[in-house]
Formats: sequence, C-alpha cells, structure tokens
Amino acid sequence: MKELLIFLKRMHHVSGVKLYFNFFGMMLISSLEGIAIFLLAPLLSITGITNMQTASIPYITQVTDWIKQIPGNYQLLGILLLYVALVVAQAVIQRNQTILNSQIQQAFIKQLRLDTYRELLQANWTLFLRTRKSDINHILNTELVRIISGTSMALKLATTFIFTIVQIAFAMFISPSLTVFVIICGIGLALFSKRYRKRAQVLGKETTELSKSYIAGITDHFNGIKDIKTNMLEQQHYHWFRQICIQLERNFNQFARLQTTSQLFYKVTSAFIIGLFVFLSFEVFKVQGGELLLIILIFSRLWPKFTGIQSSLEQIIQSLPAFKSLVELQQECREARELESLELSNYEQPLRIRHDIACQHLSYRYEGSASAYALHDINLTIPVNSTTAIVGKSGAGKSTLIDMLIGLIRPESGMVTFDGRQLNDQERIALRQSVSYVSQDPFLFHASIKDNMRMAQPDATEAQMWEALEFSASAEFIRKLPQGLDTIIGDRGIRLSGGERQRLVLARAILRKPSILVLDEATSALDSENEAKIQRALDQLKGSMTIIIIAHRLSTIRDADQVIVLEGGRIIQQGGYVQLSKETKGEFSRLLSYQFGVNA
Ligand SMILES: Nc1ncnc2c1ncn2[C@@H]1O[C@H](COP(=O)(O)OP(=O)(O)OP(=O)(O)O)[C@@H](O)[C@H]1O
Repeated sequence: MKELLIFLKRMHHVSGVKLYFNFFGMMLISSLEGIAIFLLAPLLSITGITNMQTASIPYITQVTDWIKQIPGNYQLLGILLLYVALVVAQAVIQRNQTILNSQIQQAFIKQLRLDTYRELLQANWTLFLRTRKSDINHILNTELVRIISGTSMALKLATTFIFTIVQIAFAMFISPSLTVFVIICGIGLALFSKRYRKRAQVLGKETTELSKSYIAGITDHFNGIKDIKTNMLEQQHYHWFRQICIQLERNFNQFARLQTTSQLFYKVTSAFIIGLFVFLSFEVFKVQGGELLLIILIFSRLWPKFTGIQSSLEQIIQSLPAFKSLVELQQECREARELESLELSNYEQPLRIRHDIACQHLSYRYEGSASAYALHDINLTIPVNSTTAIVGKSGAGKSTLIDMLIGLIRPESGMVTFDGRQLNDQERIALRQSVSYVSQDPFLFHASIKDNMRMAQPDATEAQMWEALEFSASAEFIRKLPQGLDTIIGDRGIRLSGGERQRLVLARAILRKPSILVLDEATSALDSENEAKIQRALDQLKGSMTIIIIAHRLSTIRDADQVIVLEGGRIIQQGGYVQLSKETKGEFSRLLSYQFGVNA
C-alpha cells in the first residue's frame, strides 16, 4: 500500500485544488441523493399511495407541514418539481464531476509517463547495462496500464467511500440503531473478506512476473526473428509462447474467479443480512413503516457500494506490484541520475581537449561479474587529433575501453584524465557533447533521412548534410532514392542495406563536427570499394579531430598513429602499426598474418 500512497500523493501534487473540488462534488451528489430519498416519505404519504407511519422520521413533520401550506391541488406538483430539481441538479453535478475525475486522472497519467521517461533519459549508462530493455518496455506499457486502472480504482474507491459516509450519515439521522446494526454487519464482512484481498495480492505479483516474461520473450524473439527463420526454430519459440499464454490465461481466470467468488459471497451474505435486518426491524426495534422504507432504500443503494469497495480493493491490491515496479524503476533512475536537466543549453559548451586523454592504472568490472575484469590495469595516452586503433579478440574489452574514454562508465580503480586532470560531472557531460559515436549496430529512426541527420545537428542546412553524405560515400545512393533526403527510412532503417546504414550514420556523426570521433566496428558492413572511400575521407580528417577506431578488419587501421592490442582486458601491445607488425612474436603480427591468410 506504501506505493499506492506515493502515487496518491503525486496525484494530489499534480491536481492540487481540483482534487478537493472533486471530493466536494461527490459529497454534494450523495447529499442530494439522500435528500431525494428523504423526500419520498412525504411524497408517498401526501399522495396517499401508502398509508405509512412517518412521524418517527426526524424533521418529517416540519417538511410535511410546509408542504401542506401549498394549496391542495399543487401539493403533488410542488413536491414532484422539487424531486425533479434534485435529480437534475444531481445529474448535472455528476456529469461535471465525471469530467473533472477524468481530467485529474489523465493529467496524472501524462505526468507519470513524462516523469518516468525523463528520469530514464537522465540516468547514466550503468542503469541500462543492468536493466533489461524489455523490462523498461514492460513498465512503460503493461505496468502503466495496470497503474492507470489501479489509480482509477483508487479514485472510484474514494468516491464510493464518500458516498457511503454521507449515506450512512443520512441513515444515522433516520434510524441510528438500524444503521449501527448494518455497519457492524458490513465490518464483519470486510474482515472476513481479507482472505480474498490476500489472494489478490499473490495473483497480482504473478501477473507482473508473467507479463514481464511475456514482453521480454517477444522482444527477444522478434529481435532474433532472422535467426529463428533461418535456423527453423519456429516450433520451439511457438511452444514457449504457448506456455506463457496458458499461464497468463490461468492467472487472469484465477483473478476473475476470485472476484466473482467474493462478489457471490457478498450477495448471498447480503440477502441473509437484509432478511435479518427486516426481521429485527419489526420484531426487535419495532421500527415504523416509513422509517423502515427509507432505511431499506438507503441500504439497498448502499449495500452494492460495500460490494464495490471490496471489488475495488481487490483490483487495487492486484495492481500494487505494478506500482511497486514503477517506484523501483524511478528510484533506480534517481540513484543513477547524471543529467539534472535535459536542456543542453544548461550545460557547459562541448569540452575542447588541448593535449591528450590518458588512462592510468584503470580497472573495471561489470556488475555481477565479480571476478572477471573487463579492463585491468590499463595505461595509455591518446594525443589530441591523433588516430588510435584498438584491436583484439572478441570480448577483449575494446568497447568497454571506449565507454570509459567517453565517460559513459567510470573506472572501478585508476582514472581517466583529460589534459592531465579528471573531469567533474558537468565536464563529463560537456565531453559527451564533443563526441560522435558510430556503433557496430547503427541506429536510425523511422523518419526521413533529413530528420535522422538533424537528430545530431538540429540546425544543419541541406548543403551541410550533402557535404557529410559525400564524406561518408552515401550521397550517390541517396540521390537515387525516390524522395532524396526526404525519403522515410523504415523501422531501424530496415529498408537500407547494412552498409548503407553504416554510411548514413557515419555522415550523421560527421555532421556534428565532433572533436572526438569514435568508430566502433563502424565500417564492418562495407564492401572494399566503399571502405576505401571512407578510408580516404578519414585520412582527410586526420589531424583535425581525435579518432578512435575499433576494427576487426586490420586493413582499415593502416594509417593509425598508434595501435593498442587488448587481450582479456589488458593491453598486451602498444605502438605504431608498422612497429607492431614487425614484432613477429606479438599478438598483432599473429592477427595480421591470420587476416592476411584469410584475405588472401
Ligand atoms: N553489460 C555487460 N555486463 C556484464 N559483462 C559485460 C557487459 N558487457 C560486456 N561484458 C563483458 O566484458 C568483457 C569485455 O566486453 P567488450 O564488449 O568490451 O569486448 P569487445 O572487445 O568490445 O568485444 P567485441 O569485439 O565482441 O565487441 C567481456 O568478457 C564481456 O562478456
């Protein structure tokens, strides 16, 4: 329940005074309903429909006397008009209150979405290293829907609660003894129903786990759909999917069964209670007809609300694990926060390095891999505006070293220095503004080429874009596209080949005019002709920016000023390309001869 309270507090924060208006509206509606019921007694006795004893109902004689002052023919008309006015007023307030309710809810949901998304963007890279992306998707989609329904239930519960209190106040006013009896029955029932709420809690946790696995599974499967198709793995995946669907079906059915059982229990019990209630009214409390009629009217409307309270509670409890997941994610985001604001103008200008970037005795382990160092005792210097190539086998630590150099992750021990000193948090953000990074798996948004380019440099002109595209040997193929720069490239640029995607992302990186350009296997999908073109373009950049290249294809790093060879997270060789290639017993020579053999 702690999490629900957090959300209700936030709702209060978002809606402010509207929330009080909402509650006031609810009280007004319930009061008008109470008055309408109260007026039924004089209505019935004046019309003579029933010949009831109404004298025991408080204030009824005053009301009846007041009505009797109206000339005979108009008495019925007067009371009916009053009744209609009450119902109309109630309906109008009800409408406005429903709109207000919806506005409060939607404003809260919008804020929740914005806060969560912003907090995710403000978090540092380590959060994304330890959190599955599918879990984030799951929270932003499935869990948010459950939170929305949970909060809507909480509001409904508040409405029902206020309605119940006001109606009980009316009932107390008409007959305290009978009301106390019904309340005691209601409390007894609520206590007895605790078992249903506990079961709802268990089922809610199960729903969270199942839907998390569901989203994670389908995300993984469709990311790897090519592997599934080419390796004929459809059957295994369908089998997994079928199992999880069966579990989900069972989970939802169990909750439906739980809810209907508790509703059935409530209805059966209420039939007994009403019977007992009428019996006791006549036999024990000797209640008069009019009083009994009003009390029955009030409680016949109130009893379903008791059932509603139980049902809302079960649904809120069932959605509590979703609240918990979101609170935990937001908490983690806050702990991992690196950006205080998303407005780049609030930060320092891109960092300009004058001399060098250096690592001193730097070591790093990923969370959860306590014994394995991804980087161990790394010492190196990268002079500004030089080209450095990092090579090594898969898993040697190349990408981790890059992440360290551009400030995405921090060393466990040792340090990274820029012009001889470590950067503070603000400067680390400034550093990233001066970096362009092209990854092994280049990412393009489902948008036009122009929009994709502008993500990197919002104020870039078309001329600047073409210049960058010429640089990355992409201008030619883009000119051939039906709408040129305005061509929409599909989901993750799927309508472009791997090589075309890499060239486009390279153009985007250059457009930003970075002072540090990082190419992490960025030309791996290119054919020899295009690779040679990019090689020539990179040669032109030499001396104007610091270039760091990770490459498996060693032909691409021939012109590097220094080559760093990593193995098992350690630097095992370091020097110029030619120098290392002459160290015949070294790993670099071995990699070269292996590649030369392969390429030959
Ligand atoms: N997010 C992570 N969590 C835990 N361990 C990781 C993570 N990322 C990488 N590692 C481990 O750290 C080590 C270095 O990985 P890294 O990705 O830096 O190697 P790499 O040389 O870039 O490999 P490749 O050439 O295959 O991309 C590997 O043993 C890898 O398993």
